[in-house]
Amino acid sequence: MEGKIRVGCIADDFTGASDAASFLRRQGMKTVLFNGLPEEKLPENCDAIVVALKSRTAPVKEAVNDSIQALKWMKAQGAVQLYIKYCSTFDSTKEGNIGPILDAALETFDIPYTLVCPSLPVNGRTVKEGSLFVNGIPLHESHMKNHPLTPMWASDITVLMKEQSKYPCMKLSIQELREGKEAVLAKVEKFAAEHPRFYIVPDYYEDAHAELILGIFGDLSLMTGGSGLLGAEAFRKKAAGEAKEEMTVPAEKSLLLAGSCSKATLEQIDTYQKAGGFSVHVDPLRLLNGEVTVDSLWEEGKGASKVLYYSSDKADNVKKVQEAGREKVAELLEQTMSMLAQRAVKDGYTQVIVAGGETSGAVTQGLGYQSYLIGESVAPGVPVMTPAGNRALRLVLKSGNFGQPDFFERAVKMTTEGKRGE
Ligand SMILES: Nc1ncnc2c1ncn2[C@@H]1O[C@H](COP(=O)(O)OP(=O)(O)OP(=O)(O)O)[C@@H](O)[C@H]1O
Ligand SMILES: O=C(O)[C@@H](O)C(=O)CO
Repeated sequence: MEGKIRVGCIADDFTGASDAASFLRRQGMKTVLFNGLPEEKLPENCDAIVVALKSRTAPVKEAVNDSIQALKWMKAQGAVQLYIKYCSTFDSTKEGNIGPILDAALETFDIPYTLVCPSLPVNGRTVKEGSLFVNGIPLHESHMKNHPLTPMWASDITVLMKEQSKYPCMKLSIQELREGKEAVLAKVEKFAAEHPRFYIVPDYYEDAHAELILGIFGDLSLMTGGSGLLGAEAFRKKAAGEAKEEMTVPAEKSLLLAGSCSKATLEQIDTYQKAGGFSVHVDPLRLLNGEVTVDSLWEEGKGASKVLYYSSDKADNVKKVQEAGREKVAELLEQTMSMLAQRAVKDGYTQVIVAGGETSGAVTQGLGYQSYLIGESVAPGVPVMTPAGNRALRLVLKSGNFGQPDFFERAVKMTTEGKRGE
């Protein structure tokens, strides 16, 4: 395969990017993650690049512009294959941003079709008969129906896409995929005769299904989805070497931040607290009325060698708090977490571990590092990362619903003692 960079991937938020990067790294590719469109030069011998955008909840036009600009930049760097990574729970609204970004990519690169494949079976996200399930529950009946920013209204991907995209979807069942490349491509051609641009939604509910999909569509110049395809065995053939960076540092102080209100994060906080971990509650109402501030929160946790700050709460409480203005509350909490992280790094903390995509985005923006080298994973899709600008720091950024119940403990251990988490 020609070209130096095997895969150029954009992701719609930071943890989505680190998720994709962790799987590329596990395929043996030296992977660098950029926070936003890079201004730096590409490091030597890098096999995969991932650009983290903030396009999941940005205004549609901005999200589309940022995505297309980043994809064009990757192509200009010689990326052989482009990948648009969105959330495995298809986080979007009826306006976008998944549909408009994919439509614009097809148009910009003049591509007739690509895959829409959010599956990530290792984390319980599966697609069957074109519908997305979270641990066996249809997406719109899962916790995602209560998501603070992108509450999901349907599970059928064609229905989800119909609202936000100009182009139709064609479903492919496992039986159809099993008919083999020739038969499948004949069906695709038939569909193409009536639709100049469209999407293919393949079923993918067991790990082995990735091989079927990649066997037929693995060389498309553009693919889109969660990170399930990136982690598949059939993707490994693209790897150029064996990346083996060690990502441990002598134990110093660890800062843990949780802004995610997902079921998994709530359980992880509970497990951490039950094991005696020290934590400080970041109460949005008290922050709003000025009873607590970043300064007072910092003072509360400062002395501890390991402290968890969390605002995470159950859906009913989140709804009540959001009466003060959803965006306003989200912004205030995200900025608070970001400022706590900045203080910690200044104060010599060597581990920063964050739960929640938007929260992680705010934290990384606040820390201001432009690129990260990707190391081993604490859990599937959650790698240890080292900023190019601060080799002593280890960051672990977790998408809301990822990770085992004892995730926080594992992340601290792995970044300080070098234990593998998976
Ligand atoms: N108690 C709370 N009340 C209202 N909003 C909250 C509360 N705690 C956190 N939030 C906000 O909810 C949002 C959670 O989004 P975030 O992306 O961080 O987590 P997530 O959606 O679970 O993760 P992911 O996007 O990776 O699935 C953030 O904007 C956060 O500030
Ligand atoms: O795909 C996922 O589930 C995650 O990488 C993510 O994007 C959640 O923010």
